[in-house]
Amino acid sequence: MLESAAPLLLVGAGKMGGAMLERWLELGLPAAGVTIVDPYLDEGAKQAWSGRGVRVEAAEAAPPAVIVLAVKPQSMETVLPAIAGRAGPATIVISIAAGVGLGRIAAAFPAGQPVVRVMPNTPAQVGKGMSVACANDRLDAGGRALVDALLGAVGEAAWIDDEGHIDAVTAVSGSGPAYVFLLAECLAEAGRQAGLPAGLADRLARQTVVGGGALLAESALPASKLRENVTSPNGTTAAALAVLMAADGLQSLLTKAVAAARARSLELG
Ligand SMILES: NC(=O)C1=CN([C@@H]2O[C@H](COP(=O)(O)OP(=O)(O)OC[C@H]3O[C@@H](n4cnc5c(N)ncnc54)[C@H](O)[C@@H]3O)[C@@H](O)[C@H]2O)C=CC1
Ligand SMILES: O=C(O)[C@@H]1CCC=N1
Repeated sequence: MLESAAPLLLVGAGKMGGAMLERWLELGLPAAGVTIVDPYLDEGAKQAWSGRGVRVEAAEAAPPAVIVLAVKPQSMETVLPAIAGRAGPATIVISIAAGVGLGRIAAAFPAGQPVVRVMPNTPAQVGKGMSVACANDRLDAGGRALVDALLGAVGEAAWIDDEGHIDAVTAVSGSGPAYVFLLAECLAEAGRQAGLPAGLADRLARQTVVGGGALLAESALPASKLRENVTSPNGTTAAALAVLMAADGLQSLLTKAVAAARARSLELG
């Protein structure tokens, strides 16, 4: 099914767009059917993509099946009018930009353009992403299946009807990997402060996050039960959780963090 996404035009081959493209190419999107538009790519990146058979900054012979807009929200103002003319009536326009609404994207294209707003995350790079998609009413069943194939190639995909949820989605799963990496950083630092050598503390923290994530992925148990399985009555974990689960603990911090990210997503629109 990925072959049907070609020709594909990727606008912005940075961290997120580039990660998704990598995975799509690995899983069968034909490189010869991909064009990248990104005027700020450095020479090394341009050569790397060209070396894999992807066309960089070339004009298409025919309108693409899919355009993926993967530029910063702040670049959308200039990118949308510059790219709109490259779409055909059936081209599916996918935007992964935080904050930028379906209506604003659709308004840059002729009436009737199928437009999908997607919030992916960087674990897409290893096929473990979480993407949430929301489409306008011009996306037909075939188009939806094509978008599903693209998103399924980079991990799990969920569709929502209410675009109003996407700012909270962005705050939870779009930005979420950063919270997990911060947890690994903070756990390592706490280990150093408890007297462990730096390298050992890093290794313990990293593998604990990796192992916890893998157990979560493979187990049918809810996270709360997996947590309870670590926690002996009156033991060491219970002592730590009394701190983390206090009124001003992790829940309160994450609730504030997600609210801040959601508010920023709303501002970026
Ligand atoms: N990094 C992440 O974890 C996630 C990012 N996103 C969204 O993805 C989008 C891109 O973010 P990143 O990849 O992190 O940023 P990035 O800065 O790594 O990539 C943006 C790319 O757009 C290119 N670009 C800038 N102006 C352009 C133009 N006029 N035409 C074509 N290309 C242009 C830049 O050279 C760069 O390569 C943002 O809208 C962000 O909200 C969504 C989910 C997760
Ligand atoms: O930080 C950002 O704005 C983007 C959107 C979600 C993850 N990164």
